[in-house]
Amino acid sequence: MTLRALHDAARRTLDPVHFDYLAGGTGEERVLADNERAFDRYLLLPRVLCGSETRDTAVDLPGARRTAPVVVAPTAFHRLMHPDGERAAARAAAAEGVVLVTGTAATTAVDGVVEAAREADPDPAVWFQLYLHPRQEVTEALVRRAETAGCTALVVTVDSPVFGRHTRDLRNGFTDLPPGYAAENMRDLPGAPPGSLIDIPMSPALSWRDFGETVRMTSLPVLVKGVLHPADARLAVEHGAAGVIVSNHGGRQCDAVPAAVDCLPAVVGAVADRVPVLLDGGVRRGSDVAVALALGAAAVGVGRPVVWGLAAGGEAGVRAVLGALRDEYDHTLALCGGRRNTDLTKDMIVRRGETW
Ligand SMILES: Cc1cc2nc3c(=O)[nH]c(=O)nc-3n(C[C@H](O)[C@H](O)[C@H](O)COP(=O)(O)O)c2cc1C
Ligand SMILES: CCCCC(=O)C(=O)O
Repeated sequence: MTLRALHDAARRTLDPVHFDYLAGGTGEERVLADNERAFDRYLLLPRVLCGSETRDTAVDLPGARRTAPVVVAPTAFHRLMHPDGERAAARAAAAEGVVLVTGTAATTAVDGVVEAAREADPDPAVWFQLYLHPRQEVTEALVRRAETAGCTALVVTVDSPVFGRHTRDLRNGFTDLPPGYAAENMRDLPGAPPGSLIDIPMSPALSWRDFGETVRMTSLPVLVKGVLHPADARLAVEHGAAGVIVSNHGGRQCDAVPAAVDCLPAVVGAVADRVPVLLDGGVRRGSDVAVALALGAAAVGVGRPVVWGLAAGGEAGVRAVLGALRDEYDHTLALCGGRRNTDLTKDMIVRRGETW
């Protein structure tokens, strides 16, 4: 099955309101479209007669050596997409040997997600994505929950000082979860109400100081997700970030920002000598992975395609997506004369129409 076939199957399977939540973006969805389109503007300039029979696509990420430079980006509410929800995604990612990022807005509590990952791999890499709570004791309770469950890193999302205005959700009136579903990690937190969508607070008053306090409250590596400006990447590292994820939240926050991949080179220039830089947004093919790595990313995150797989076929569907991306990436690496990820370098990138 191609990714396109899985997308179409997900659309047929899902309640149209839930499909819109998955597929949509903010504003006129310009950034959503541009994330994918931007990859068409980067071309690979292969090297020849320097490859090998087998490739090593393994990557070292904070708290994890994994078999492919692909990470399952955090996406909320998996049980709306498939009855097996986050557990199916976790088993699939662990079986494929890649990092899964679960998070604050999961419809399965983090200990259940890690438990499912362990069914496929006794030593999985599950990271926990956190929206910093304006009350530090709530953030701390979430951090302890992730640590106790066995997560190996935290990811703090910093591009959401306020909720994104998702155009399709506003049109559909999708502003809370249906009965029977909740953001399970938000349950029973100090002073917090029982969790549902609107109970995940976001605050524009949060600062790097709050981020630094989060780093200090744990011994886990903490990555920052949602950086576009190179100055913020530097600040992240100065405040203890173990990695920076270049992301515009899949076009779901501000509809006037650049495509994620267009922001990658400047962030790589600012901090990649100190911490790994990851990218998410618009990755749909193995060659997109190769372009991001050649531009200096250590790995890429994949959001919507994983959920297409989940909706269309549960665990097997997610494995199909991750397997296809890995296989296409390995094939592209071979076509570029590479043996390992680091053989893809910036001199192997040209902009469409600008070849010398
Ligand atoms: C349905 C959906 C839910 C998401 N939920 C979260 C979330 O809870 N936390 C977060 O940091 N990012 C969230 N994101 C953003 C993704 O982590 C990622 O940045 C984005 O999907 C990447 O773009 P892509 O879908 O083109 O791969 C979500 C994205 C989608 C599509
Ligand atoms: C509070 C849930 C936020 C989920 C999210 O980040 C998204 O839909 O993009």
